[in-house]
This record gives sequence, structure tokens and C-alpha cells, in this order.
Amino acid sequence: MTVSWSEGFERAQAALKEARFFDGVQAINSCMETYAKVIGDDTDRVLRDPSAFLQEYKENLKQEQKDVLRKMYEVRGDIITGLGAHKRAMLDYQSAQLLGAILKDKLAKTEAAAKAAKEKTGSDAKVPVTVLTGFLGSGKTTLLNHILHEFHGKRIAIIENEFGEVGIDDSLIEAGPLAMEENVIEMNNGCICCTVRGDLIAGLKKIMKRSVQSGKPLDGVIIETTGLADPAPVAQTFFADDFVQQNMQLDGIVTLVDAKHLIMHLDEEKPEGVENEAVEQVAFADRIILNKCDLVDEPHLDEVERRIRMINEAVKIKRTTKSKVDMDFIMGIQAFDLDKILEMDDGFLADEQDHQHDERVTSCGFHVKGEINQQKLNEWLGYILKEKGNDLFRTKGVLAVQGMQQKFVFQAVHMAFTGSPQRDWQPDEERICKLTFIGKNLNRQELEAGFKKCLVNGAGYA
Ligand SMILES: Nc1nc2c(ncn2[C@@H]2O[C@H](COP(=O)(O)OP(=O)(O)OP(=O)(O)O)[C@@H](O)[C@H]2O)c(=O)[nH]1
Repeated sequence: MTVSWSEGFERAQAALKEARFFDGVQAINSCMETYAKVIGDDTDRVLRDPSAFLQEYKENLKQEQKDVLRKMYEVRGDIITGLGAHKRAMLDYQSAQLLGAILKDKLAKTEAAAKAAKEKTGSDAKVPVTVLTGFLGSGKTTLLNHILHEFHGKRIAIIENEFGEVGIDDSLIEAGPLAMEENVIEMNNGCICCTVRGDLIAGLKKIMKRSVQSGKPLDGVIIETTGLADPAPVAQTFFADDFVQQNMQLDGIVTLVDAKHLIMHLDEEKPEGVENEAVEQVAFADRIILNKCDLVDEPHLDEVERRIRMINEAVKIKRTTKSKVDMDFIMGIQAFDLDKILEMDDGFLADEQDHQHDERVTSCGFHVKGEINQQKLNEWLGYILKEKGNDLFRTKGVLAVQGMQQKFVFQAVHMAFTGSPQRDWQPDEERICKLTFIGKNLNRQELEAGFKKCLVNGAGYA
């Protein structure tokens, strides 16, 4: 249904009045774009580059048109202020002024707010949220395990989102003094950057409710995204939902990168229109943890840093091994800045962000009751990692090995793999095998046939 510009403008004003800023920005953007077309402009300069737009049209506008545009820019400025992008709001107010509005006081206030936001002087009771991104296998779960084990005195909740048909990460989060059911929420029914923003919002609300009910305020929330997530739509959640906007604040986007494989992923050629998630994750980062420094030499690390800076010049980078990093580097950093993001991506606030993942990248997961023969498994996995290692981004499994008391955890990132016995199977726990492959052009039949050959007689699908 097409909405006239006047109807759209009424919606925007109503949303502003009710402090529904995200709805407001959608309404005002579409009504201004429609109105620009009425004036005769087919570009999106009315929003993206208002000074160029006004320079071209201002002199020929009728007074009535100037009045409409003036009001629109002022309302847009108010809405954008509500979202916290003071610098961007000033641009709208200045445009309204060019059309005759007297907004001296508003501009002075907004300028002061922009300055305060830059100096981070304001105190805020909102719970800080960190979005943790990083390509498959870069070390996100390893980092979360540190956070859940080290005594840092902070109360932190975690939302975990995993890519893969058969979820493994919950088994890889190690039980520790801080890893309790109440503060780890798993979201395995879709990717939060594409389809399940509603679930993410519900998860954040649940966390807040638990914290209020228990009377124990949270010091922070970490959202671990899948290794193939685009961080932009996840960050947008903090502006799209009123409850989340009022109670939580995006503290920063932290990206883990794998020193050995990052350049390969940055350079990967994608089909037209398909985004390169590794590039997006580096571009949006407020902090980068350059992990797995033990696997490469110094000149390679310098080259990785150079490549990161080509995408994100000012980002703070810390070199690590096994994701060992001080909490201060990643939490309580007050680094997320909507103005900065809008400068980089002016479509950031558009609802239903259009992004397309590489359809060649999929996952194949197997979940069977019973046990596996270790020797056959080693031979088979050794063979496929050697043959298909470039296309196999990530392999992980938790397996019941014949004759072994403990759970056998297998992990691989491309060809590099580790496997070791970990926690014991509990006496009443069913012995099962879970194995997931994530990669490009996976051949399910081949993988399934290979996996089946490693099973001990009698094992069957769960
Ligand atoms: N050599 C080396 N291995 C590491 C380092 N950090 C993590 N690993 C290993 O790399 C593998 C992947 O680490 P994870 O923490 O599971 O990575 P992830 O980002 O959570 O992976 P996904 O959830 O699949 O995206 C595991 O086997 C880790 O033990 C490191 O600094 N050096």
C-alpha cells in the first residue's frame, strides 16, 4: 500500500509524540523521499545530502513547499535526536533553518548533547550490551569461556546464537562459577541478523526480567552472533524496540578475527549482491581482538593489521592468543556511536535491511544415538579436512567414543584441528554423537555416508 506524503508525515509526527523513534524515522524518511519526488527529485539527496538538495531546489520552491520541507526537517531532527544521533540531527535542523526556521536554541542544545556524547560525560542507568562478532572459528566461544570463568566481579548475561543444523556450542560452554542456566540463553532457531530479531528482543527482555526479579542488577549483556552474521541488523535492534532502547544501551561491537585465516576470508570473491560477512564484521567493529597470534609470525600479523586498517582505520586492535583479553578492552567501553555508523552507512536505520548471504555456504549436521569408532573417525576426518579444508570453514563435534569415559570434543577451522576428551558422560546421560560441518558447497550425501561408516554397530539417528 502506498502512503501519501501527508499521511506519512502525520504518522511520523504521531510516532515522535509517543517517543516511538524507530517507527518515526521509517515514516519520516519515506514521506520525505515521496515529497522530494513531488518536487521533481528522483535521488535520495533529500535525506543523504540535504545541503546539495537544497542548493539545487531552494530558489525555485514555492513558499508552501518550503514550509512543508522546513517542518519535515525539524521533525526528522527531533526523531534522530530521540535516537541519540545528535550530530546527524544537527544536519536536519540546519536544513530547516535554511528554509526559514528559527532553531537557535534547539541547535545549541543538540550541539551540547553531541559534545557530551563524544566526551561520554553523561551517566546512564541502562544495561550495557556488547555485540560479539567474528568469523566462524575465530575464538568467540573461547572468549566467553574466559569471561564465565575468570573472577572479575561482574554479573554478565550471555545470548548465544549459532549457525549450524545441529547445535554444538552449548556443549562447548564450560560449566563454571558464572555459567548458570539463568544467565546463558541460547537461540538456535535462526540467525539473529536475518530472521529472528523478535527472538533476540524477547531474549533481552527475559534477561532484564530475571535480573529485576532476582534483585541482582546486571553489569552487562554479551550477544554472541553466529560466525556468519552481519553485525548491522543486530546493532539496529537497539534502536528498533522501545523497551530495549529504554533499558539497554549498545556499548560496543567487538570483533574477533583469526590471524591465520582473516585475509583469506576478506579476499574471498562473492557472487554479485552478496555480502562478505568478514568485511562487514571488521567494518562495524569498535574493538578488534586479533586472535590466534600463536599460529603466524610477526610480519604476517603486521599485514593482517594493515588489512584491518584499510577497512576500519581508527579501530583499536589487541593481539591475543586463546582470546585472552582484559574485560576492560571489551566491556564498559561506551564505544558505539550512532553518528559514526550513519556516516559509514546512511541506510543503517532503514527497517528490513536488505542483505544477502552467500547461499553456497551451508551446514550439515548429524545427531545419532550411540558410539563412534575413534580410529575410523580420525581417518575419515583427516581425509576430508585434507581434501576439502579450504571450503570447510568449521567442523565441530561432541562425540561418544567407544571405550572412552569422557566426551570427545572435536574442533576444526579449515585444516587445523584439535580433538580431546573432556567432561565425563554422566551415568544417566545417553551416549550420543553430534557433528556439524559449516562450509561452501558441502556434499551432504558424501558426508553422511562417511560419518555412518565410523559409527559402531547399532548406532542410529536420534
Ligand atoms: N591455536 C589457537 N587456537 C585457538 C585460539 N583461540 C581459539 N582457538 C581454537 O580455535 C577453535 C575455535 O574456537 P571457538 O572459540 O570455538 O571459535 P568460535 O568463534 O566460537 O567458533 P564458531 O562458534 O564456530 O563461530 C577451537 O578449537 C579453539 O580452541 C588461539 O589463539 N590459538
